[in-house]
Amino acid sequence: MTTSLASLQRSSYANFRLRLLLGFSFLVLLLLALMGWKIHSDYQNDRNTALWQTKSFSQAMGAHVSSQIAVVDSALLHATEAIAKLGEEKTPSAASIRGILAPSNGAPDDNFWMAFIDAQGMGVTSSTNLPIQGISYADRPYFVAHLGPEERGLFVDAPEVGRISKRPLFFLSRRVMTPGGKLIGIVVASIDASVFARVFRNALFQPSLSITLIHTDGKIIAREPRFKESFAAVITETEFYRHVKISPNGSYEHQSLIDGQQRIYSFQTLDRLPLALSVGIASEAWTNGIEEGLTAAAAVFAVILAVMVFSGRFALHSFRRLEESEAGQKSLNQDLRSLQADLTRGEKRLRMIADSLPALVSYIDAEERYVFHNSYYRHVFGADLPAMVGRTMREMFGDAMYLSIKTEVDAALGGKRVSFERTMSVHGIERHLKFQYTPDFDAAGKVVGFYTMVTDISDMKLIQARLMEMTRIDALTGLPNRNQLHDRLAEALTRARRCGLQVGCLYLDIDNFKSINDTLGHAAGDQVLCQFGARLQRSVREADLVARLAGDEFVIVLEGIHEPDEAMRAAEKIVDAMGVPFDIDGPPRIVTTSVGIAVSDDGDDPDALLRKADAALYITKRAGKNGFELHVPGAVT
Ligand SMILES: Nc1nc2c(ncn2[C@@H]2O[C@H](COP(=O)(O)OP(=O)(O)OP(=O)(O)O)[C@@H](O)[C@H]2O)c(=O)[nH]1
Repeated sequence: MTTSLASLQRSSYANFRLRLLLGFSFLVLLLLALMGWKIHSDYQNDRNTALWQTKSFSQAMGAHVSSQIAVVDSALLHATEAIAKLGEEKTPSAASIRGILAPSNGAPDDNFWMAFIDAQGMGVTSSTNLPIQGISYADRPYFVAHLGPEERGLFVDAPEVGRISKRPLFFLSRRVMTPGGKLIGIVVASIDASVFARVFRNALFQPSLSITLIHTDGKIIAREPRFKESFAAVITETEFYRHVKISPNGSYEHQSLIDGQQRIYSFQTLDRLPLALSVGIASEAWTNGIEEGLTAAAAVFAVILAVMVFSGRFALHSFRRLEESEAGQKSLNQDLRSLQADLTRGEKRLRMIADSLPALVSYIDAEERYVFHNSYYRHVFGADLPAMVGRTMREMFGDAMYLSIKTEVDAALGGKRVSFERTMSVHGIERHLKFQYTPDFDAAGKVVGFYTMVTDISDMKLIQARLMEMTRIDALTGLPNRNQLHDRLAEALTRARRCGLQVGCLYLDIDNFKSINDTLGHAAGDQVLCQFGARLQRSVREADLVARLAGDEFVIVLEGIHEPDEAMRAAEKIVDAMGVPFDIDGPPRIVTTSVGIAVSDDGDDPDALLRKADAALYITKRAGKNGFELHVPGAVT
């Protein structure tokens, strides 16, 4: 039973723990899913924002570059048209071309400068003081590109370091033709790429940004940051280049070959130009918020997890304590039920025992009210007895009876064990009752009531009296025995002294009684003894006492005699009474007796008087029996 209870508790605890674990796991998963969704959504938002920023930024930068190129191209167009006009009549002079390339009314632009190269590829003049005259540029792409039969318009060349200026340059060129279609030469504009780089640098509103302008042939024109390192770098192996080759604009994520940073890029090719521009923003810049969010979420998650673990442990602990307490309570209830059952059984047993006792058993509280009583009360006092429980002893049995036992009740309530006897009238019959009161103490030693047991000892008293009587009667003859003789002789002596009279004591012994026994048998001897006693009683007055001392010895007490003669006359009468044969089994038999007589003196006690009578008997026997002698004081016996 205990084992199954324990296993039930264990399984209940394990179930609770499992459910708690499942619940917490579900919550954790839900929390993780929510956090994942939030992070993903933040990531997407931030990524989209970054993309939008780079796209907008690349459009703005592209517009700027296009406008710069347009400015340079417009200067080129102006120069080619002007030189072409000069060439309508004759070969234009270097001075006149220089006047076109570097007009006196316009300050030379440091961002780009122009040069004129003749149809053979020889430098003629420039807008600056660079000594290009006589230098061959015939191998330069920006020259070679215009040698074909078709008009190419604006040619944009790949970047390279200027041969003379040593500056990072890229070139725009247009050819100059005579109206008749003959090539006069080309005008080339050298643009300092650092001009773009400067603009880019100023536009970088945060360090993680990068702006790159490339030539679609695969070289970097300008890039910030790291303009110098990256200028004219070949990028044909980069993502940027691959994307540019596929699409005029777009986005991609890539690790930069220049500075090694992971970025998200937006790019676009510039309208009708072999140029493309990309703006990148480092991933760490736009994922910062996400990382912070992630850190915050991780912290919140850790706190929630800690709270869950703590509360889970607390819940488990509380559950276990609750279970233990419930189990304890169950066991306590069980014990209590078992105790109650024991108590009920005990009470029932006690009630049965108490009811089966032939005695009045009750419990009375300190206010003398009956708390418990057995059924014997109804047996003794009858079915009419009113309900006792709750009533006082006085109410139940009246003032007279209560007052007769009040001293003992007080003693019991005072903590004493009391035992006493009373004779009371029950249903008009005198009954002898024995009361026993046993006080009941509480834990503090205070008397809270007492147990009573009242036994009807009337019968016992009767038996006692009879027994008492039996000890004073001779069983064979029915005459008083030695005990009674002794008491009654003492009483007689007392009375005699009071009345100034004397007590006569006759001590008798059957003559030759042994021979009766021996010849006729013991039963006949008994018959003789009985008839002898009866004959003695008939021979004396009713007030006189005839007693059998032992064997064949008898004593007669004569009360109220005035002189010894009275005793002697009684003795004589007795001796004479023996003259009639005894009627016993067998032939009738003459039985004689010897008598010793003593008369009391004032100082005599029973023993003394008996001794004197016995002494006189002795004399009678010696004298021949069948007679009597009076004890004479001082006589030799
Ligand atoms: N049948 C019978 N015999 C008894 C009883 N008590 C005593 N005796 C006998 O009585 C006899 C008494 O004898 P004694 O008084 O000593 O002698 P005795 O024969 O009477 O002789 P004397 O007294 O000298 O005459 C004994 O033999 C006893 O055994 C009794 O209750 N019944």
